[in-house]
This record gives sequence, structure tokens and C-alpha cells, in this order.
Amino acid sequence: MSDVSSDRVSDTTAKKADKAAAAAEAEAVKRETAQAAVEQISNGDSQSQIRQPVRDAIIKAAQLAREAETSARKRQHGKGKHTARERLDLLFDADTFEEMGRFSGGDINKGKAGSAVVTGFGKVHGRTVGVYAQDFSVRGGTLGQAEGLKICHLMDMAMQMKVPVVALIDSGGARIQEGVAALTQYGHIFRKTCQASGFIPQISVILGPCAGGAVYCPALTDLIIMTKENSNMFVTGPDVVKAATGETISMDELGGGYVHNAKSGVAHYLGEDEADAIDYTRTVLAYLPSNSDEKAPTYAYASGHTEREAAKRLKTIVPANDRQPYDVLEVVRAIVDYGEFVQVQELFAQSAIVGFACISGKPVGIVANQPNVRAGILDVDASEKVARFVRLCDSFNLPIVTLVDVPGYKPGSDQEHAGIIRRGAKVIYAYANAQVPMVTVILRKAFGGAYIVMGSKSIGADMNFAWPTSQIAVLGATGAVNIIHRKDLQKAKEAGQDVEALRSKLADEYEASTVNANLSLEMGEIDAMIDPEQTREVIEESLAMLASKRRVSHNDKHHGNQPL
Ligand SMILES: CC(=O)SCCNC(=O)CCNC(=O)[C@H](O)C(C)(C)COP(=O)(O)OP(=O)(O)OC[C@H]1O[C@@H](n2cnc3c(N)ncnc32)[C@H](O)[C@@H]1OP(=O)(O)O
Repeated sequence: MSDVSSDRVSDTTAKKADKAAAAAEAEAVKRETAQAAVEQISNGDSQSQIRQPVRDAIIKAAQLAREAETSARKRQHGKGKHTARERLDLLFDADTFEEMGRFSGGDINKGKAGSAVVTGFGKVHGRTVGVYAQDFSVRGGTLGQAEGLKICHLMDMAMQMKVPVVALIDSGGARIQEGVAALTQYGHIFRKTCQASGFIPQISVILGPCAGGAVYCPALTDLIIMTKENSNMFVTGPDVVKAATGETISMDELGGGYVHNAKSGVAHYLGEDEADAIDYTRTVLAYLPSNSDEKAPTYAYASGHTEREAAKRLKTIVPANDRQPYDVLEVVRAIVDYGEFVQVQELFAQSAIVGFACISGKPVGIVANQPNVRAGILDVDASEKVARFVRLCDSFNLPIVTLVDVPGYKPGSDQEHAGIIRRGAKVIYAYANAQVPMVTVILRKAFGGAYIVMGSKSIGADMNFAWPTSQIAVLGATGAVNIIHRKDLQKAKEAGQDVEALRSKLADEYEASTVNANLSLEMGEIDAMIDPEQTREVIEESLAMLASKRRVSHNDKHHGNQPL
């Protein structure tokens, strides 16, 4: 297990400032060195062995590269965007990027400095990561044969080296002039992305347009990160939409960063700007291993009085009235290291939350219902959000901690017709197939099907705990009484008795006898009832106990037929 020598996962402000300063310094040194080399060669100083034509070629190439970057800055800065190379400086630790094929796809004699994509490897928090960064200043960042070959080569190398790939997308899509030769390259990239899926982490950062079939490059990766401005994804743009349907819509309304984060669920993070989007990429990479064969890096963690204070706070967060909402983020922050929780899809399907955190320096994935939003109900979107995150954690060996307070799957024709059966099944498939350590804590409600799917023991969790406020049952009290005492209530009504008083009495009895964790404890579905204050401690101990859990293959099938 690699150990990143830092006490915190995410970049602190101070670290960011250091990094920016170091990057600027490294860039300046690089520029000076390159300039000095060119000048040395031009002056004919110490290179008596270098023949004149070679010297000319080196000078020309260096000049071309410089001019290309100057032109890129002019074009990109005018639109409020960074150049592809400036983005690499933001992504990688200072002075660690090694470019591959700088001039490939170019024509040095005709003044073309290369293709519309930059590829190579650098370090993120000291670990190697591959990148392809589309350069919009060269033919609109479009993808033709040269670019496709470069990207596929980069991905092949990343898979051989078993390191993540980050795609910095800013492109007009398939290069129209190259026709099917361009489209074919997308086919190759899709296939490679699928091959790499679940083997190495793949993250796409959309920093410009991403249109047409090209959208499926990011769509096949683990995470999509967008920005508030200059970040668009759509299969058909506003002009085609207008021509085909008559609808008038702007690029941002159709496929801007906010829309894909809050409405479609295509994206996983909405960056304030490019620097923020790339910083989030670095942060997420810090929680993930380089590939599916490795465990995530660990971080130094010194426990102290702050976590004891946080543990005490837990008691006060869940209201006594079970109909009253509360913010489950407060629970999460009180149990994870330094209260640091990196949410994924924060703006989407907010009745569930998912994200990364550390417990005693070890990265975990957290899944929780959010009682503050629609009582924490599971609907089609929340189901897919949870399922996809559980799959991500399972692919990359992150233990899953599930915090349950869920009244059930959302009722209603809109949900049934939107496919709650098919889409809700994804949660089951994800948990039932996950083989990483799984620890579940029931905070309050855990009703019906939603109880089963949210990391119950029967679905595959290893250790399950319940707070004293837990209500575990097939249905909530009123719903249950209306069904099992229907005849009694009917008789009371016919006899002119106070039906509501009877209903309320029966509900109280049902609640006292059934809506608690007793049966689950007796059946071994819950391992222990815990004081909220003990939550972090029991999770930590369970994860330590489960650390040696290994994957087992149950049969010889090719793969399961996952509900999609
Ligand atoms: C599988 C697939 O990818 S199918 C999708 C095919 N792609 C598309 O349909 C998108 C076509 N392009 C566009 O709609 C627009 O160019 C946008 C929205 C992407 C960007 O618009 P703008 O920011 O205004 O940039 P602009 O249109 O000036 O493009 C920049 C340059 O890239 C070129 N370009 C953009 N897209 C393409 C393309 N797909 N093929 C060839 N050249 C392209 C433009 O001609 C322009 O070249 P120039 O600088 O020599 O004039």
C-alpha cells in the first residue's frame, strides 16, 4: 500500500499557493533553459558536433512550439479559457509532466507544430497519471486520425503502466474534413475506455465544447467534471435542436455545466472555474488507487480531541421527532477524518449523498440518505447515483460505509413510469456484487425494500449497526396499521367509534412492538445497537477487522446481466 506523505488528502490553500509558485518557477526555468539551448545552438557555441541541418531543425521546432503556445494563449485567453498546456500545469505536481509526441501529426516544414491534442504523463500527489488534453487552438481541438492514434497510444501505455487517465476535453468533435477516418478513431477510443473501465481510474474534465458522438468518450469514464462557464456537452447542438424540433435553447440551457450537474446527472462536479475543476480532479485522485490491483493510498492521521467532540455532537443531530428532517452531512462530517468529505454529484438527486472521505487515514466511500431532501427517499435518480458510486468504490477497492435513514422507494406513477423497478434494481446489483468491506449504520428509518437495498446484511454488507433511534420495519406505523388492521378499523367505523383514536392507538402499539431494531438484532441482521458517540469507533474497528477481505470468484460466467 502506497503512503502519500501528507496528513491531509485535499490540497490546502497553503499547499495550493506553494504549488502555483513552484509551477510558475518551474515553467520559467523550463522557458529559460529552452531559450538558452536555442540561443546556444543559434550562436554556434558549444555544438561543433551538431550538424547545421540538425541545428536548424531543432531551432525551427522550438520556435514553432513557442509560436503555437503564444497563438493558443491569444485564442484561449480571449474566451476566458486556459491553453491545454496551462491546464497541464494546474493538473500535475510542478515540473513533472513528460510530453509524448510533441510534434506528431504536425508538419514542421509547413509551420504546423503538432496535432490538436497533447498527451503524456505527470505526477499527481507524487503518483503517475496519464493525460490527454485537447488543444482548441489547433483546428478547434477536433479529432482526426493523428489525434485518435495519440490518445489510443496514451491509453494503451496507461493500461500497461496501470495508472489513471485524465482527459481534458475542449473540442469541436470529429474533424469534418476527415470523415469516417475521424469517426473510426472515436470507435477506437470508446473501446479502449471500456477496456480500461474498472481497471484504471478515468476522469474527464470538460473545459470547452464536447459535442456529438464525442460526448461518449467522457460518458464512459468514471467521473465527469464540468465548469460553470465554457463547458458544454450535448449530442445535438442548439441549431440541430431548433431545426429538428423547433425548440429554441441556448448552449448552456441545453448542456451547460449546471444542467449536467443538477438535472441530467451526467456530471459529477461543477467547478467554479478551470482551476477549481482541475483541483477537484487532483483531490479525487488522492482517494483512489492507481489501478484495481492496488489499495488506495493511506494518509497519516493523528487522532485528537476534535473527533471526541465530534462524536459527542452525533447524539444531538437526529431529532426526536421522526418526521423532522436533519442534515446527514453533519453526521458524515462528525465521523470522518478532519470532517473532510468530498461529495460526488452534490447537485444531483440530493435525497442521497455519496462521496469520498478518510477514516483513520484510509480512504472510504460514503453513501447516505439525506433526510433534509424529500425525507431521504430513494427515487430513480438517487438509485442510479448510489448504484454508480458503489460500483466505483468496488472497482477501486474502497470500503463502503452506508448511513441509512430512508422511508422507502418513492411512490407514484411518475416513478413507476420512469422505471423505478429497472433503475432501483441497480442499487441492489451494485451492493450485491460489491466485494469490498462494507459497514452499514442505521441512523433512523429503514423501511421496506429500501432497508434491504441500502447495504443491509442480507444484500452483502459485512458489519451492520443501529442507533437506538432506529426504526426497522416493512412499513411505517400508520401505513402498516391501515393494512393489517383494516377490518378492525372498518368495524369501529360501522359501530360509530372514534376511528382516528383507534388508528393512533394501534399505530403506537405497532411502533412499540415492531418499529425498532429488536427483530434485526435477534436475527443477526444487525450486529450491535450502538450509541451514536461510538459510530466512528465501530466503523474504524470493523474496517480494520475487514482489511484482509479478499475477492472471490463464484462461478465461470462471463459477466452478470446488470439492469441498465
Ligand atoms: C463523433 C462526433 O464528434 S460528431 C460531432 C461533430 N462536431 C460538431 O458537430 C461540432 C461542430 N462545431 C461547432 O459546432 C462549433 O465549432 C463549436 C460549438 C464546437 C465551437 O464553436 P466556437 O467556439 O465558435 O469555435 P469555432 O466554430 O470558431 O471553431 C474553432 C475552429 O475549429 C473548427 N472546427 C470546429 N469544429 C470542427 C469540426 N467538427 N471539424 C472541423 N473543424 C471544426 C472551426 O472551423 C474553427 O476553425 P478556424 O479557426 O480555422 O476557423
